[in-house]
Amino acid sequence: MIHFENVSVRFGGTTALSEVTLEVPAGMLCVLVGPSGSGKSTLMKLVNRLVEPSAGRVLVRGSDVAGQDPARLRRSIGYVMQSTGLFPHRTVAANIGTVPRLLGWDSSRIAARVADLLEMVQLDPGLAERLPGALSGGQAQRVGLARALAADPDILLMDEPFGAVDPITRRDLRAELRRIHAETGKTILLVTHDPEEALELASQVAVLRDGRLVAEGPPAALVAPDAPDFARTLLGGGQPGLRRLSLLPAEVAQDARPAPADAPALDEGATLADALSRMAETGRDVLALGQGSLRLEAVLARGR
Ligand SMILES: Nc1ncnc2c1ncn2[C@@H]1O[C@H](COP(=O)(O)OP(=O)(O)OP(=O)(O)O)[C@@H](O)[C@H]1O
Repeated sequence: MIHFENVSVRFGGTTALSEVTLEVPAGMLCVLVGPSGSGKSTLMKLVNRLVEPSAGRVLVRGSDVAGQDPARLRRSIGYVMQSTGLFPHRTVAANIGTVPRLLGWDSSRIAARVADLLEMVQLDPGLAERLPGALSGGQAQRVGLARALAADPDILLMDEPFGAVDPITRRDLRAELRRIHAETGKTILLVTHDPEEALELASQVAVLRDGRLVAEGPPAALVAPDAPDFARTLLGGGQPGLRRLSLLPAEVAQDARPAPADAPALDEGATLADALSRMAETGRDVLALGQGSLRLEAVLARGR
């Protein structure tokens, strides 16, 4: 869906990106993570031509963006910024309706879409006529997300979308984004410098360092012992083994043998880290999991 082919970007004497090649397949939630100045935002802005490559090509939906009209390209791609970028003198409803209006939708279609989107991002319909200045940070981010989704783009770019909100709101917004991604199947490219956020949200993680792509793959693979050191240290947060267990569903280590009748049961949807925690709490090394069991040695084997 998005293909960076050997892309380099130079700004005067600064090299922001060096020979990055990355394929983001349709339906992925690809998180770009890396230290400040590593080139994450620059890589994202190549997709909607806010930045042009100095070398290499960027293909979106199979065609080189260099040959595409920037305005039309941008209308076809949702964009969520850290600062929200909401128009301060326009109501929430008018902000959300920006792209549909540019596309010439009639007012009743826009109004219906705004109502649907407020529901999708779980905002009270009563907020529609407010100005952005009268919203909380979390509400403003939800409006920003609704605006980006308005014309139902198949690609969404999100640059540090949850950077400016408190930790609890951040957690809620992440959960919302996961739900929306699962429901809509959109291809999402999201920038963060928060490794925990990267692991929690991503189906694909791309790790940047000094303008180079140093690792790419599914979250659990990038905290595995054979992952490149830089990625494992950055994403592992000092506990790569536990982080890995927290990314794997308990079922991957399920044993067909039944558990003893008095074994504590593990809830559906639990991860291997949840299982380890339950074992530590109860002092038991076998848990009941569905019709079978989960054994400590099988859990530990998956952390490696
Ligand atoms: N428009 C620009 N002009 C000049 N240099 C730029 C420009 N945009 C980015 N850079 C430089 O390119 C490098 C990469 O910047 P970029 O914003 O992509 O990094 P980042 O990983 O997104 O950082 P952060 O997490 O701090 O936002 C930095 O050295 C930055 O100073």
